[in-house]
Amino acid sequence: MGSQGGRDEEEEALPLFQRQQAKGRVAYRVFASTIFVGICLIWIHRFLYIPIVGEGGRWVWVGMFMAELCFSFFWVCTQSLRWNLTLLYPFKHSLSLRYEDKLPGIDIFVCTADPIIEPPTLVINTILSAMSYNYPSEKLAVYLSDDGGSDLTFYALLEASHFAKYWIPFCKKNDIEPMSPEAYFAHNSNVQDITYAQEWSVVKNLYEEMKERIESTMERGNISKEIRVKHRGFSEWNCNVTKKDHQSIVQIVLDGRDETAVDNNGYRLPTLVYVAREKRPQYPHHFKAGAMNALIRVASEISNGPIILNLDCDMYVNDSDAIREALCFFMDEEKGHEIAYVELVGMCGYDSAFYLGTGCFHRRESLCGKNYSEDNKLRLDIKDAKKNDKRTVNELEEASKIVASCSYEKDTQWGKEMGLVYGCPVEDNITGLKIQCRGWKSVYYCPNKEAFLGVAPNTLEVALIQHRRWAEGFFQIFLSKYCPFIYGHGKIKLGAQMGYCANLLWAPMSLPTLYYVIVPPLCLLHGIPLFPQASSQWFLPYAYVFISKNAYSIVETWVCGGTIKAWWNSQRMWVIRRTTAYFLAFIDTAIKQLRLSQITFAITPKVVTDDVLKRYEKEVMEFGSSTTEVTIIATLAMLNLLSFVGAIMKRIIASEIDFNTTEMLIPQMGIRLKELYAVLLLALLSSPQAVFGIRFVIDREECFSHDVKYEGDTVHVSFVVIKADSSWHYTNDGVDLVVKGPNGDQIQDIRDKISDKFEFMAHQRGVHSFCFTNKSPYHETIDFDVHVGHFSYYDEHAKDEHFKPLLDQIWKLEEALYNIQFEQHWLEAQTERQAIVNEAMGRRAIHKAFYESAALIVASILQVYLLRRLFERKLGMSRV
Ligand SMILES: O=c1ccn([C@@H]2O[C@H](COP(=O)(O)OP(=O)(O)O[C@H]3O[C@H](CO)[C@@H](O)[C@H](O)[C@H]3O)[C@@H](O)[C@H]2O)c(=O)[nH]1
Ligand SMILES: [Mn+2]
Repeated sequence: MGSQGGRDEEEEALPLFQRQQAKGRVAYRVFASTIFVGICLIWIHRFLYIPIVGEGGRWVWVGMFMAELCFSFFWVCTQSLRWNLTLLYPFKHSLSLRYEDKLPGIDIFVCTADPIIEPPTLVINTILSAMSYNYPSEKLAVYLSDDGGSDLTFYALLEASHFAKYWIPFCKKNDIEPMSPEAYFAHNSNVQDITYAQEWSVVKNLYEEMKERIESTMERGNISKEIRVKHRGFSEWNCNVTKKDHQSIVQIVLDGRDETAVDNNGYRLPTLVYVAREKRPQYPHHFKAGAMNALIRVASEISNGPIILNLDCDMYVNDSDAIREALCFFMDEEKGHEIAYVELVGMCGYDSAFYLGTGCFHRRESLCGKNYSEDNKLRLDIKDAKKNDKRTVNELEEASKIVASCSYEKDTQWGKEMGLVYGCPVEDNITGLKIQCRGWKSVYYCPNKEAFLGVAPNTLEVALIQHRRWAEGFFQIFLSKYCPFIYGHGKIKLGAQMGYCANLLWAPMSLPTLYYVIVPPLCLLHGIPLFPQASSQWFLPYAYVFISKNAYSIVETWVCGGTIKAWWNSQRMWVIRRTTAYFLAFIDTAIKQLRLSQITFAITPKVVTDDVLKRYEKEVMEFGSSTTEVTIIATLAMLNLLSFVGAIMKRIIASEIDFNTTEMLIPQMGIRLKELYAVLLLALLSSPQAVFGIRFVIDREECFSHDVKYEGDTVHVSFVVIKADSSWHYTNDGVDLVVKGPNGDQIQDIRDKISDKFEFMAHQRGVHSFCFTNKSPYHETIDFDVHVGHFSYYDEHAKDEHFKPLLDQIWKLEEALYNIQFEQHWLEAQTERQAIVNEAMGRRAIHKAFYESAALIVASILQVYLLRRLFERKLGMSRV
């Protein structure tokens, strides 16, 4: 007995969770510092090398400098998330040992807003998963807030309350995870274990039948008489209940206090409550924040659990122990009393986690606006708060209806200092910030197994809409009095303030990003240098920052279990989001801010309309705005592609020896930069003489001469007879061509051809002659081309063993390129001949324009199609 007591005492002394610095923190700090040095060098380079007044590209350069300053500031902000990485380890066994019979009550809030957009089957899956936690059922209370005020949702909840009697014991007995029946049966279609195979199929059938009933009711669109009479709750829908105009409806579907409310195994059931807060057109309802605040008050009447978990209806519980793990933080004797909320995703540092709206455990008192204070070391209210409540279900419902009414919040602090904050599209983030600034701490805990899973947007459109709303809300916060640098100054750590800003600045960061994706390609096309040459030492910081930052993010993705492809996709999404959703959010916010400054402080109706549209006319809205977004993406992609191709073509054709602008392509190749630079420069220097092309009219005979400067050069020749004198008199007569060398020796003799193309090697340097003879009675127009391929550097320095193989390759490449160019000219001439034969000149011009634009459109469509395909791929159930 004695030793037992001793062990208990020892156990008592251990904390419920442990905090540990992430491994490699020092290494990361060193690494991040080197990047910072690189960034500083880039600034210095930008500053020292600003083109002087009058020189081209001065303002473009200054713009690059500004964009890079923004990126740098943002990068510094994001460092706060990694600089101080701390990992948390909860000890749920210690929690059981110490507190199993004194566990606090947990209130779980599930929000839904519309039975069409958020189908009742989805909602009840969330509800059922929340009811099946590995936690004493009589201490769980699940509340459904139905902002749609729909009897269809209420009906589904009733069905769920019956099915729960089978589902909960099935989950608990067999350790079923995830606890959403839909997700579970979807992923476990074939059960091997014979012991529970029978039970499995019974439960599955019950689920399918229930789903079928709910879905057929949904199709009918109303509740049949037979169903109506089964529950008194339906009487609430007797009078005129519409989504935006109805009294408060509170129905306790399962009463956890009732000892006769048991599941199929005779165990108590959790409390289950349906809440539709009162809605009247003349009262703003404040969306989810309003719903949450009504729930906080209703729950305080019924179960009053000291811990609140909020789940959106598009999520479900994946880890049945998540409540226990969260409680380890709240109930730790040493530190627990400081913690306001526990977020189950993300990384920790600076005692601060962002409240992300869903999947977050809150301490009721901090959510209700209570300040943290060291001296009233509030422990969790461990005794059952509602044990002595002898009110009947009816009385509880009536009391709840009063606190869920529209007028209840009038002249109170709800939405300001109490509950979730009103007036911001990201109510969660700002609420979290306010709680932290009242002195509370918050933690991120990222369990190995995801605590919740959900339906994340699985199309580009929806993802961009969501990010646009977030980015707009974030930027609003940044511009308001709640800007973390001001509001949080002296209240939360600087690292936490910076961490907040890494999110809040999404929208404005779209501007430097757009600058960076638009201006450099244009400069590349126009040959304006923006980056140092690879041979310059200034090139190093650019290359280092670029390579090391990307390498790090690949490693980070990999460590977190992602693939290279996932990383690559996230990079693409990053650009897409920043140039579309965030940019549009920036514009939206700017417009709103300007209006706000005139109308004083009020929620502009625009906010309401916007959100109402988003929620209720989702399809239409999404299609409309996504088109804008896809157009932006396609335009940017085309701009980049065309500039890139254009610049390369220009360089090859014009053989300009201006190497600066191609520099920016090199880091991507990332190998032997200096060498590559030298070799490419050689390639450009060693361009052959320009193509000699001429179009002439021939009567009888016409001769040309061309000087070949080096022995052994290859001479390329082509000609096409474009047209006879009169287009109505078209003949198939060809021409003769005789080529002679400097000594008069015949090199080529071509007879009666309308077009030809050949090459020969000059055995002697000197003037070669090309003589055409026209034997037809008409004048003919001939397109004639000659070019000589020669590589001067190759001759002189061919001994340089190091370059030789590379030069060989380049020579071949050049040759191929010239052949293509040559071919093109020839083809053009051919086409022209054909065109003249068939059509009048005007028609042809139209056709040409038509083909050109068709090609452009096809390219754009392809681009859009590829982008869409990438995102339309169903991601299925993944983290929200
Ligand atoms: O008038 C409303 C509008 C929405 N909701 C609910 O709010 C939740 C979130 O809406 P959703 O459309 O899923 O938005 P998300 O972008 O996925 O939500 C994220 O971002 C929101 C802030 O923009 C947070 O409120 C959410 O908790 C967070 O999950 C859903 O359960 C809705 O049913 C209401 O209860 N009433
Ligand atoms: Mn959602």
